[in-house]
Amino acid sequence: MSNGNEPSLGCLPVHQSRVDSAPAADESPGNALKTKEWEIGMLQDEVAATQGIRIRRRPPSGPPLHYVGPFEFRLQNEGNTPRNILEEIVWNKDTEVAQMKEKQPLATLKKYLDNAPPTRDFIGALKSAYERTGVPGLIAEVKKASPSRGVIREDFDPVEIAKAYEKGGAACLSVLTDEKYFQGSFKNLEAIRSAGVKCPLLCKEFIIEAWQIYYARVKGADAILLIAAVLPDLDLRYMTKICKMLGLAALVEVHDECEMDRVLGIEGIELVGINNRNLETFEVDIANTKNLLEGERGRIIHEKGILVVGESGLFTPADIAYVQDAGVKAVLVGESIVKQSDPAKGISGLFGKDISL
Ligand SMILES: O=P(O)(O)OC[C@@H](O)[C@@H](O)c1c[nH]c2ccccc12
Repeated sequence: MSNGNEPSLGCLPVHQSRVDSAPAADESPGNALKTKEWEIGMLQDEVAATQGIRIRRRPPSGPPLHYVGPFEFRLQNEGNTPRNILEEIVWNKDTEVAQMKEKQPLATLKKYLDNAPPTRDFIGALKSAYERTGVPGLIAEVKKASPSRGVIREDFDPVEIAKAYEKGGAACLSVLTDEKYFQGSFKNLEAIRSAGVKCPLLCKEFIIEAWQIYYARVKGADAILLIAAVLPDLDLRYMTKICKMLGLAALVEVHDECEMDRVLGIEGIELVGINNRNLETFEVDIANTKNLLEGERGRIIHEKGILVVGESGLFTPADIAYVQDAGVKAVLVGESIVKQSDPAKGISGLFGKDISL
């Protein structure tokens, strides 16, 4: 580690690399704010790293060009290249959210909230589906494409798919809203909500800022996703509180033991998703759900009354039975049902029976 005086091997002090290329420092208030935001981002990454979070919130070597902090170093080799797809998505989201926020600041969103229709009970819908059918409650995902699979469904009509899912017995729906990597949109979410679909809706987004939670609520979400691989404990605590305040459910997603243990240490989390897909490598293994529910962890989850959702890579009735045996009472499924010409039939195929009755 560098003490700030000696650059460590492979590093260049930022001000040194800037000397030849940077324009004169811009002292305007707007730029000062951007610099401050960048500094806070760097601190967030440091805190996150102590919690085992590998995803960095922002490019490490990219302070605004006018930045003149003496102790910052630009990594020569790593530069501004994200280390994996999740990191790339998060870096892109950071820029996207900054632009969206400029158009609709929080104060504006809060005004819309006064007229927003009430939220529907996401967790309640999953529990009653489980009780009614004896199989895990289904969160059916309206998903056109993904970075790992490319386009999953060409003739994609989100409202039609949502209605077919509801008819097929889905308890809740998940609507991808990320445009760049999943070809989703908030328009889809709004359209499904206003088409009169009664299933509660999960806004499937990469949330890195509280502003996005308000935005999701305004656009008709009943639940949002919080990814533990991206969000440090403090964010998870703060964001789950905001959700409660707004009447939204928070699905907190984990992929490994470390993330599960962090989440189990946070009060007030009621819904945990175990993603069988590693968002850094795309590897899928449904045994992940089983592994994370074994032993002490399973006991704590039971004690706390947390509802667990098995996520990703579920294709057959045997897959559903496997995660149900492991202890999940809900599943989140996209690919296997969205690619069927009739997604309602896709659902009965997935469960090996009609769950709409
Ligand atoms: O299409 P699948 O393999 O059935 O997976 C659905 C869902 O679990 C997956 O889309 C997902 C789980 N967590 C995410 C986080 C972001 C984007 C997508 C996801």
